[in-house]
Amino acid sequence: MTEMTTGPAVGALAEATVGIAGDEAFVDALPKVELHVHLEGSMLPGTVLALARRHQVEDIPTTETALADWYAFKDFDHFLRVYRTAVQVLRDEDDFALLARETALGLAAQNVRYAEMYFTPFIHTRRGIPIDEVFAGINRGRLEAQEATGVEIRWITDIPGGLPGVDILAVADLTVQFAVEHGGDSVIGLGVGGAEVGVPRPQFARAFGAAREAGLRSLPHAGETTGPRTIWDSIDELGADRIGHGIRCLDDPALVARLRADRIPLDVSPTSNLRTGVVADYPSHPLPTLIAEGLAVSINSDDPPMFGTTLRDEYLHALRDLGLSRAAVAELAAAAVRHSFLPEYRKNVLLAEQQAAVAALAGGAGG
Ligand SMILES: O=c1[nH]cnc2c1ncn2[C@@H]1O[C@H](CO)[C@@H](O)[C@H]1O
Repeated sequence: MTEMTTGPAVGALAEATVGIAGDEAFVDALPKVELHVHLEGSMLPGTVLALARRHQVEDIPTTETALADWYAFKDFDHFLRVYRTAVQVLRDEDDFALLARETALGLAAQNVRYAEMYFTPFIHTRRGIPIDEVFAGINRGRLEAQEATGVEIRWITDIPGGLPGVDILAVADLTVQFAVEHGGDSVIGLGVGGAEVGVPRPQFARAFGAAREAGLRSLPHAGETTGPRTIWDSIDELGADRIGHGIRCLDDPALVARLRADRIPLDVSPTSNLRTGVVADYPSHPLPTLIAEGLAVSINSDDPPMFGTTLRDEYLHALRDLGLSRAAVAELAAAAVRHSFLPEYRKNVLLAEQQAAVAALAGGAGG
């Protein structure tokens, strides 16, 4: 992975803001990058309700309160079942455009400048929605938001692990084909998500090999709900450029050493881990340990409205609930830039903007 040094560390500057600026002002001032967020998991409650009504979709709550209750997940599998039900409100190109536009604008409002966003083509095409309509919608919404605010989104097409009654290898090939034949420059990577239990990663070697040959990055989920084996396989068999979650690497010191030596980043999503029940509470979240181990980590929102969070909230939780210093949190924000697939010159511009923003906060309010 590419690691760069540019100018003075943003961390030292960040410490100088303590006592001058509040946590919210600090987080809002940081220009941010989001590396792990799902488009379908980003539907705003009002949008879920409105689309369900418009298309008369059954099995979806009809009030915001009922929707919030519906999002109280018993465990990870329960979360996936709700997720697969919720996506049924997305029916046509305009729905996808609305979702992409709202999601991108919501990120822009949090001072997020760039996001690499998962979406799962097959969970829509299997319902009879043509892939062209899906891509036309999400790219229209994406570009409208970019024109309005400058926020940039790139897609990661995702293979849905654990869908009942499907030939997962055929779905994997199809997902690569969708990305290559329909996604154009808007798609930067291939992922695999959903269930990890019972979905061994080596079977996807062919699909990820084809994706990498086509210039796509390898961005599998691994080590969220299963242990080190899934992460090892994602590295060795799928050529992972980053690991989605990966928190269970801590079960295996040799794997931690490998991730550190090869600088393979982990996209960590603390609130997601709590809400799907894979971590008990913030004090037991492994993020501080991952940092102490010298691993390349960033923080991310995953499925923000479903988990009652935002990227901004994740940064605030890191400060308040995970006990990280402002220096450490500023470093997480810089890490997200470095772990992204933006061109180097764009990374340098964003890293410089982060430093300038923190310096302005430290100097401005003090002087
Ligand atoms: O937090 C998550 N972990 C793993 N998979 C997820 C998560 N959020 C959404 N998905 C999605 O679940 C789909 C299922 O049909 C996946 O493919 C993936 O995009």
